[in-house]
Amino acid sequence: MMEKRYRWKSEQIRRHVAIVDGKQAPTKVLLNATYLHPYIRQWVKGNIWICDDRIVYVGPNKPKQLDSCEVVDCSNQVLVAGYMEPHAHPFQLYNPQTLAEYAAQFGTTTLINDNLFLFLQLIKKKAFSFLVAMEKQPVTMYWWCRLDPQTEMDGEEHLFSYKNMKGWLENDAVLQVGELTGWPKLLEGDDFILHWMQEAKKLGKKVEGHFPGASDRTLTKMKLFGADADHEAMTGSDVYKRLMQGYTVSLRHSSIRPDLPTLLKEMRQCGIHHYDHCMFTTDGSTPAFYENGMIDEMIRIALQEGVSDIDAYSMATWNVARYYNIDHLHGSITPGRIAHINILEHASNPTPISVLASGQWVKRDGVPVHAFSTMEWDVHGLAPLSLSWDLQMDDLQFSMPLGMYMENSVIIKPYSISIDTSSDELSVDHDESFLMLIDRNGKWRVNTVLKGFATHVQALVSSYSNTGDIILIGKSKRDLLLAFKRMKQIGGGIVLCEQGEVIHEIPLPLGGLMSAKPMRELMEEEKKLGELLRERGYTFVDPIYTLLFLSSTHLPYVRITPKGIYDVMHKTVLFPTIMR
Ligand SMILES: Nc1ncnc2[nH]cnc12
Repeated sequence: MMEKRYRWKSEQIRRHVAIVDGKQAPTKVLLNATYLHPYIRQWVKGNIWICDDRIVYVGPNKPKQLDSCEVVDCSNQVLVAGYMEPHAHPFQLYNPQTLAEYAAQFGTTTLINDNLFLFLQLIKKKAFSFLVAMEKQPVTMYWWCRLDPQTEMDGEEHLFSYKNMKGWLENDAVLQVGELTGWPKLLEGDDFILHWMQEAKKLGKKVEGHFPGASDRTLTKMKLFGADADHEAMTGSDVYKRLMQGYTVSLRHSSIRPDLPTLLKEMRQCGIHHYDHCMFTTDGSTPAFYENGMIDEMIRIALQEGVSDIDAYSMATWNVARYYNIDHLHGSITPGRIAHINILEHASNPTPISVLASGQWVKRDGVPVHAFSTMEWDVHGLAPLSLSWDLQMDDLQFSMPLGMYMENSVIIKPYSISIDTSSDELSVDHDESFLMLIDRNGKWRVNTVLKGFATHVQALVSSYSNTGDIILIGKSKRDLLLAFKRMKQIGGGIVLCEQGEVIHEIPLPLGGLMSAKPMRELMEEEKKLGELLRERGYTFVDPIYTLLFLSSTHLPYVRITPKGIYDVMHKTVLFPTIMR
């Protein structure tokens, strides 16, 4: 059943109209504002009246009634609509709430989010109760619905059942089918995917691709199937190709692909000087990447790269709202919109000095204002991990001919193992480590060797993974047992052990996948983990993404999945899981 909900009730709308008629007072008025008007692409002057969470009037007039109305003089400031992140993965150690709270400090007050973790870990009812709880926060959280789990797992048909998919897609907070990593199956004739793309269209929702390196022909075919946008352009010519085929393009700047400066330079070389069908995304970067901001940082880069201020701000606001058909609520400072407004000292500095989210201050004159309510995680089914089983020395057997070789943080190739894996400890003279993925319910395991991860990591155990199963990487079986024990004790997390001691841990008490700590604290924990791993021979960019993508089959070439070691190109399980 499609939920029928209205953002504003009839009596609220009547009140909004009465305010314009001078019969009632607004709750806030921003006077003498210079603000960006995307309909005429100009900076204009006006007074902005707000009633609770809605902009009710923008123009030359001042309200007649000002009883208990907060009046703010914005004479020397510049106002823009709240920034929008069109493609967030709100679970990269942070959780949707901590990410949203932090993003709001930098003026990003609307996020369109991946449902992957909620979808894989929670029953639909719990996930939806969480979505409703997030709606009560001052930021706006929309979602996208996956059509595949980007890994190989048992019970996929059950999870992606007709009832589940219909429920998700018809949910009002879901704006699109997102990150279509399973498109090769679609090309091969999978009508399940096509059906749900068609349904999305029928419901007026979008379909977002995941098309890295796609040829013109593939892009055309995906357009015919119904794809609307893609965020995988890695060069200016990729952007050009997509625009030429009528795609909306999210320009990405993320922890594993910090591409924006290059993309903008190369777009210019390709003759692109028009940005109406472009938007910005940070694509679920890991916490520390957000140290200096979020979408505001992307606007800053665009300005530095010579993009006009109107285009740079529009890519962060109006273009996103238009693309998702939510421009009646977002993306401009005009009547009827949700009062997400950023107050800037100057158009050249996109990090706001003050932020209104749904008409509430979340930042005022540079100081954070506490406006978010506490989330009751247990109620939504995101309790600490409680494993009823133990890891045994017997599980740590790695007599496997085929290993996985890391080319970078996320690309992994197969290789033949030639080292002796029967000993309890591998030598630090090489970069091969024991690797195991073990079922969070303790039923199965997959053991192999990971080459290229590090030379000196004795034991890294993580309940953070694509599927929520447990990853073990390291040289020492004794330390792996200890790290596992500690991870279990703290209810899930990432634990690093060495010489019989825990040297670092990141507790992830929300289902073993997400931290409950505020972003700033989490960034410190993540940075420390990165430093310790680098000191021990990890040479790539992002260890958190290494963990996440070890089992993600949207990337080449081999993956360790709940079905076994998987050859992505040939779509075959090379070595199946072992039952325990
Ligand atoms: N496909 C993906 N799944 C989860 N997180 C991501 N971050 C970037 N791409 C992602």
